[in-house]
Amino acid sequence: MLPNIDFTSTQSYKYLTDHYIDIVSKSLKELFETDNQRFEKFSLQFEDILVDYSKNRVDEQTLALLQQLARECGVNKAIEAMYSGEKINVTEDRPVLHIALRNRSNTPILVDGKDVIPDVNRVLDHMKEFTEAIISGSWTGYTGKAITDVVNIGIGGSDLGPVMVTEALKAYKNHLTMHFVSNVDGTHIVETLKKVDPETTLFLIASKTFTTQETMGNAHSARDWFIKNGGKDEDVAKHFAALSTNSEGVAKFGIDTKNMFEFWDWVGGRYSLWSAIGLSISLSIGFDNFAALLDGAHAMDNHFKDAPLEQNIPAILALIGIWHNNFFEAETEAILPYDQYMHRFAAYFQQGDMESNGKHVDRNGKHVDYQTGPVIWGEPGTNGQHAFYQLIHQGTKLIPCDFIAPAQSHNPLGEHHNMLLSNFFAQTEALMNGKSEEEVIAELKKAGKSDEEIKKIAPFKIFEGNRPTNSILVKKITPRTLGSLIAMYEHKIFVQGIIWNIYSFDQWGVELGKQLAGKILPELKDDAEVTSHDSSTNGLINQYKAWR
Ligand SMILES: O=P(O)(O)OC[C@H]1O[C@@](O)(CO)[C@@H](O)[C@@H]1O
Repeated sequence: MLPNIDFTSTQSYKYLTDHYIDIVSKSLKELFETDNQRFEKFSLQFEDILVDYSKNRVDEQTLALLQQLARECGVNKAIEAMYSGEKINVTEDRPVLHIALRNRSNTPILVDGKDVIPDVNRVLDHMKEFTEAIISGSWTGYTGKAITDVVNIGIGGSDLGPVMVTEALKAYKNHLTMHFVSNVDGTHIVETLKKVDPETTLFLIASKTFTTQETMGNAHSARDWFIKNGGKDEDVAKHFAALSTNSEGVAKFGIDTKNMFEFWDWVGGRYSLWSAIGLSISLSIGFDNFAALLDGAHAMDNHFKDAPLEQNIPAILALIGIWHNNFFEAETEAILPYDQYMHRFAAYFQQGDMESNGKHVDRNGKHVDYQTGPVIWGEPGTNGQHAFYQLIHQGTKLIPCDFIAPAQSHNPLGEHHNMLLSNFFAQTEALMNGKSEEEVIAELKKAGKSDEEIKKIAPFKIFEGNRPTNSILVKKITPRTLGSLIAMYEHKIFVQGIIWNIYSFDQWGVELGKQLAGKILPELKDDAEVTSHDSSTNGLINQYKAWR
């Protein structure tokens, strides 16, 4: 069973509250000026990943109290519960075992008394065999041609992970052209089908439940297009595969279950890229690179399981996040990868974090009286600097940021990488130190501004600084390091959910919208006036009908 502690009633929470009053009197600049060992004390290296958390408003006492908070909330016990296959997804009565998907050591993990690892490896073998057949061209379409394009049709966890990883590892991709269709907006599939040839296209219908409206809608449209453009029912088997837990739904759709890559209900959608849902990744970069991704995640899983809290990177990131969220009242966190290939990394963790910890009821079913999951957002650097960094630097909101950058570029070109990294280093330094009024005035004087001009403009050029950041420097974004990075964030999310005493692995909050859409859809079939809703919804629906 998961622990069930109200963290706000723990002793460490009370001490943290007192310590907060003490530490906020010190700026980050002062913390660095009074301790020239901060980098050494507050950074950790995991293989080729350096995590520098020294530019946060923490000292040794803060971290000790936060680690004590983790202990009082039973984090270590919760880790054991997850890794041992306990049904910690209580409201869905399921284990949470994305770690089993990448359990490269093959240590047995039991669900209902049965070791799941042989099944995991069976599916991986099937993925490997299929990947090699498609990439080699030995698998041909209904006119005998090799596959050139792969269209992954899925949404949420059946899309975001494959998109993020295939983009982040584009440097490893082969000749296959990958396409991802997720939105039920007809534009998404129409624009994609314009680019592909039915004779050489493979469709992957990716859906854990094989019931999601958007995915099934797009899947049927893809199949209709295939038949309309030369394919026959008997050819579907050569051009459609399914990634799902629902073999009945797959068969009903008309996909040969021989072309089904299964996974299990103990895999959460937002944690499923390591499963059959990752088939598009394997096709894009080859199975060996997909396996390296799994290896990297597994290495981080072992670190998370074995490292003491003081050296446990996911736990430390989680605790610093709680410090900002629950003591400094920061409501969002920005993930800023200084790597164009990583442009979908923040979007991926919008689902990963917000669908896990965007909860307002604790594990007793009671409404919480504290903040839980933050809003996650972000864009690659240096683009963000020309879009929203104004607010991060000079706004009234505190926005803790994770800066991520590779030391080595996959595309070394002249001074580009040094320019990119100079910005990566400069931004966290600027956010920490800011620029004082004295510095501003001195600069303006040096620029020859009059006292009157200085008096007018100086206030707008002051930077408070004291804005917290983590810097994550990766030697190179490879399948292994990316796997470790993703797992690091997954475990951060887990630790935060344990401390907030919420269930992080269900997602009941996505149901109501779907339910109401199911009620409205039939009302849109004809032109009759709709009066069954509130005046706004009725008004909007009726105007839509008038205009369409
Ligand atoms: O993979 P599927 O079953 O089609 O679900 C897709 C997505 O829909 C959800 O919103 C759940 O309904 C996400 O949790 C999930 O990743």
